[in-house]
Amino acid sequence: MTDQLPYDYKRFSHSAGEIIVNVRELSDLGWTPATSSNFSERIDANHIAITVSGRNKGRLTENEIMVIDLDGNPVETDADKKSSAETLLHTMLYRRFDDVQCVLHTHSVNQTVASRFFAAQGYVRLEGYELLKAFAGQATHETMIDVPVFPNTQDMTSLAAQVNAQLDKGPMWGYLIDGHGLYAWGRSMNEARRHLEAFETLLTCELEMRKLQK
Ligand SMILES: CSCCC(=O)C(=O)COP(=O)(O)O
Ligand SMILES: [Zn+2]
Repeated sequence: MTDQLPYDYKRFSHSAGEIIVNVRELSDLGWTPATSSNFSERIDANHIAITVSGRNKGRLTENEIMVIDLDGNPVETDADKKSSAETLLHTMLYRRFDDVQCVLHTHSVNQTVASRFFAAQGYVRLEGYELLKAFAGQATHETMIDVPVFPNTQDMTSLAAQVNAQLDKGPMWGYLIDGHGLYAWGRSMNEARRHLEAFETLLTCELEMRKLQK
């Protein structure tokens, strides 16, 4: 059966395993409350493995990860399975960048509070932190990264277009959505994890600094 699939089943199974292990760890940190958050990994040039919508992401099984093409269409038709409601935010990154391998989206408390606090400004400036070197391409703490904050919307086409327009202005490894959470990505699962954890820590630092300044 699996040799009739338009993708390599072993490659899918490997990606699904990586997603399950990593998401369980993120869930244990409290970053995927309720059925929030979604995750994907590229399995080849035209296919990605992505979490099924509405599932508890801390208890994922391989059956709750499905394959879609880069247009977001499911490869197998299983009426019970719908890919993430935010699929477009994943596929736009895979379509734009051949080397993006993994997209991680979480709803931690600090990501959500930071998205609210900095929404009016439209970005969070991360400057002078050693941890900035966790982001690919950054060789020194003597740099600055502005993390965009986009207004929340249920219109994923519009949000994906806004992210695309922001990427036209310069490189970035993640962004916030107001009152919602964080998207981060990378050229491997490990790199995406590193970016996600660096964003989480540095956003927390910015929030803590604001408390001390009061
Ligand atoms: C219950 S959280 C609302 C939807 C959301 O923001 C999310 O990350 C999860 O959506 P999905 O369709 O991927 O389960
Ligand atoms: Zn979400």
